Amino acid sequence: MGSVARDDVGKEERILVSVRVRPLNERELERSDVSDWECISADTIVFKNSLPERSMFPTTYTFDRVFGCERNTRQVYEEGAKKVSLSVLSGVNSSIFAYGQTSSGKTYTMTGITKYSVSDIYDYIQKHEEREFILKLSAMEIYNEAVRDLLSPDSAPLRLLDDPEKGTVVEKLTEETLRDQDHLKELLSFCLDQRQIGETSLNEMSSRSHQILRLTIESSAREFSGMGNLTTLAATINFVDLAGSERASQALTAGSRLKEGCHINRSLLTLGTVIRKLSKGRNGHIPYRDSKLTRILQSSLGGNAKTAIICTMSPARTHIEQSRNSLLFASCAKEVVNNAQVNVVTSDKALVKHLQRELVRLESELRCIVPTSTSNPDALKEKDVQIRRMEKEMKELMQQRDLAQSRLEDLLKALGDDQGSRQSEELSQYSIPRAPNSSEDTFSTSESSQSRDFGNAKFDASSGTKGCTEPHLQLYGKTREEHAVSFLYHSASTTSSMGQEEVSYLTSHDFEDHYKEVLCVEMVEPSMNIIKDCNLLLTEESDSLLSPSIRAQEKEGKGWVLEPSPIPLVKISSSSRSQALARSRSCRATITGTSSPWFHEEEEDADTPPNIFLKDFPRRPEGTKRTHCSINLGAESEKCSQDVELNAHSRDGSISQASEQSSDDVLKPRNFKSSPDEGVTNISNTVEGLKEMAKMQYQKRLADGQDTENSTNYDTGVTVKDVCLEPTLESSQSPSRWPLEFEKKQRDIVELWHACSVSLTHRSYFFLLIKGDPTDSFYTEVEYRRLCFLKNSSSEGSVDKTTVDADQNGSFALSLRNLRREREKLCRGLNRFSAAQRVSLYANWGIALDSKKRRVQLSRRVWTDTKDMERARESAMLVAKVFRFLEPAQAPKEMFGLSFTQQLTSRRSFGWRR
Ligand SMILES: Nc1ncnc2c1ncn2[C@@H]1O[C@H](COP(=O)(O)OP(=O)(O)OP(=O)(O)O)[C@@H](O)[C@H]1O
Repeated sequence: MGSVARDDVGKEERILVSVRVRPLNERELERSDVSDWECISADTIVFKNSLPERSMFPTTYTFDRVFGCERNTRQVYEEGAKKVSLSVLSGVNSSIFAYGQTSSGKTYTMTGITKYSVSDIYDYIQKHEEREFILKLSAMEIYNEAVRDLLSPDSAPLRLLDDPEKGTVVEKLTEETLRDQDHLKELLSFCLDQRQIGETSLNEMSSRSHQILRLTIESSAREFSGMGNLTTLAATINFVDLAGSERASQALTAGSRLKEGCHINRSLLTLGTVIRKLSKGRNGHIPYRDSKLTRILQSSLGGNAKTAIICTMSPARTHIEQSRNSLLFASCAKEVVNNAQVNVVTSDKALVKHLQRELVRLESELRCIVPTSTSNPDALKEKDVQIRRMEKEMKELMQQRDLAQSRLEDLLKALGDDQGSRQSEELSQYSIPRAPNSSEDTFSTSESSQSRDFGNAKFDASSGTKGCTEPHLQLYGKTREEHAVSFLYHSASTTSSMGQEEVSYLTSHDFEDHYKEVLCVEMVEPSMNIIKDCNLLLTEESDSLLSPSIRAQEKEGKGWVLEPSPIPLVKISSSSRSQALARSRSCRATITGTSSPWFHEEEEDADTPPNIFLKDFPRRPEGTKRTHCSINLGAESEKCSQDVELNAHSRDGSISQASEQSSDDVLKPRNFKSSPDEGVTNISNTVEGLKEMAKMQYQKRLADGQDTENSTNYDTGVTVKDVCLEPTLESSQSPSRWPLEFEKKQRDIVELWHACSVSLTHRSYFFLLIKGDPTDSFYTEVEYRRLCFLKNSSSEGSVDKTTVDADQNGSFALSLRNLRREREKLCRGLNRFSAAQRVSLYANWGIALDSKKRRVQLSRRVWTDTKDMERARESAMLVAKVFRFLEPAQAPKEMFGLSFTQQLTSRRSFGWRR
């Protein structure tokens, strides 16, 4: 027991690379081939014969281990694979590859490694009766770039599907639950029979396909089984026997053998490229998608898995080129860093309980923040800090909820027809519209393979265990049943009785029987820049700037068409199928990064087959409630609340309606920078301004002696409002009226942007993000008011001169100047488009192709038509394209600083850091 490898998991870890040299075989001996290689120590192999023509090649190679021909497979396993292999018992994904030239001994080695691993795994299981184990096997081969199920007699090729969270999954892949070791052996021999074997001049029994045997192991403490708080470790191990690289001339292949050889070499080439690129760090595009092999094994290559590679080689001089190639491959592989995590599955009940506890804790912490001496500035400051911390934690909690929400949709889909009745109806109000499946690469829950659903959480390595004991969980922003979290959150925020009611509702359903959460455990914070490799690429969307059809698609509400990184989402992601527990680091990039090339054409790899899946902007489903607290900005609006959510609670945790108050003086923040032209960065100023307004309001109330117990608890003026009310209903009275209202507000805002010379960047971000969801009412309202305020302050001089920055007028001048610069930049940026694209753009924007300075004309037209919303949309898209905005997931509405909705950032490490 002990820790699950705080020592050996939880940090970046290099791939374990060994080289095995087989003895000269009969054919080689017959033709008096000589052995050129010698293992001179446990980790070094040298080229013995210094042929003059070879002098430019290195003669000495060092790896983690080298095995000469006198070493047997047991030794190879013990020293070169065992550690990696058995980590699967600790909930860590692992993979063992055999790589090498044809006839170099890959199958020979891998068969032994699999046998010894399985035997050790069953040994372990026998010795740990306190835990219950479930083992499952799936097996596939990739033959001529087609994936086949080796556990099924049906040889129809299987599709690969991309799941944003689980990565690449093989559709309809059989997964057999194992009864015992004999059953496993039986299945393995069945696989062997199924595998494509052919004779070449180098190997009578040459494997013509890549074989992946995948064993999934789940384990949980028997002590807790049936108690509802079950936590399970779940991980997979892949035994990968690659097809051998070969030279047609040497292998004397022709016809179908030759074709096989081409496919084999091509996928091995991709594997080599992936390894080579990874060995140089994770910068740039990694072409996982260029072959099925690398797609399927992506997480084992620089991702969430421990990996061992055994390179096999023949010592014969005739194979020197191939042997060197293998050694070069091994040398690159040595540099590749993985980041394995412990994958923990928790039952819904356990998850719910945990979340409930967290919510209660947060609530009680909030209650403790009683303003004892509001006149004491130090106390106020301290409370301010406390509140901000609270805000952060609450926000994280809400992020959990939103993530859960997205998971719920999967769940609903899975429940689909079976449980389409009442339960579905009740839950569906929380579901998020899902992107339609568009291609083979689009993940379809209902059709996908037979394994179980998992979610994620974060694992506290310090209390992890070696072997398979229950780890101490630290949930990280992850839950599957959004409604559970949502209910919990609401309930914890309001009344505990309601919470219990909702929890019992949840548990009364049999979700736990069907679904589990894999808590993908992060052992350490990754130190690498997880941002770089994110390849969330807008595919057709780039062209949609030019193409009306894509605009139409956008219009139809399909959202943005994004191409996910070939690298799947990571870390905290909820992975539902067993093998998909792995996450690659670059996906985390997708999540947390700030430099993801949303429209970054340059990073697209033309060779990589596109894999499009449709993804909506993060949206809150209609009808879901949002928990929020608010700042009262004043009583200007009759129908829309002016609440700015700051995620604070009243000190007694109760709902308290912000008192309406005359706002004139509230709208006079001392430091409110009203310059509208500073683009997105200025938004934080705006928000600061809004907070400042609230603060002033509060201070005024203090001065007026109006500070009542119920009205506020926060020195920055947060007036605690109903933490459970649906903001939309509150702000717009009726949800049905909201779309119309939004449309009108949007038009007004577009006019005001123009009038206030607001930055193009800001306009575009706002326009693209705020699309009229019910929860957007806040953003819309605040933006509208902000702009009105700016407009008034500039044109009418209505703002109190003592409270507005002295350089107000200067600010507006600056706005204009900056706007001009932005247009110039836009004009330059249009160079990014190809000539053909530009022509299409000009045509679309009504610019004569024979006119002069067309780019200047275009840049001047962008965001000038304030009446035509379609034009506004095109403007936004064009700016987004040229300025390379963040992709939507990374450009949450919170960028407007108001924190109304949760950033659907990622499956990554936001969470419950205490
Ligand atoms: N270390 C070894 N000791 C003894 N014999 C070996 C060793 N490695 C391989 N062989 C023998 O060499 C032959 C080829 O091995 P194997 O089929 O494993 O090669 P391979 O790399 O998988 O080839 P291919 O890529 O063509 O499938 C087999 O007959 C095998 O028994």
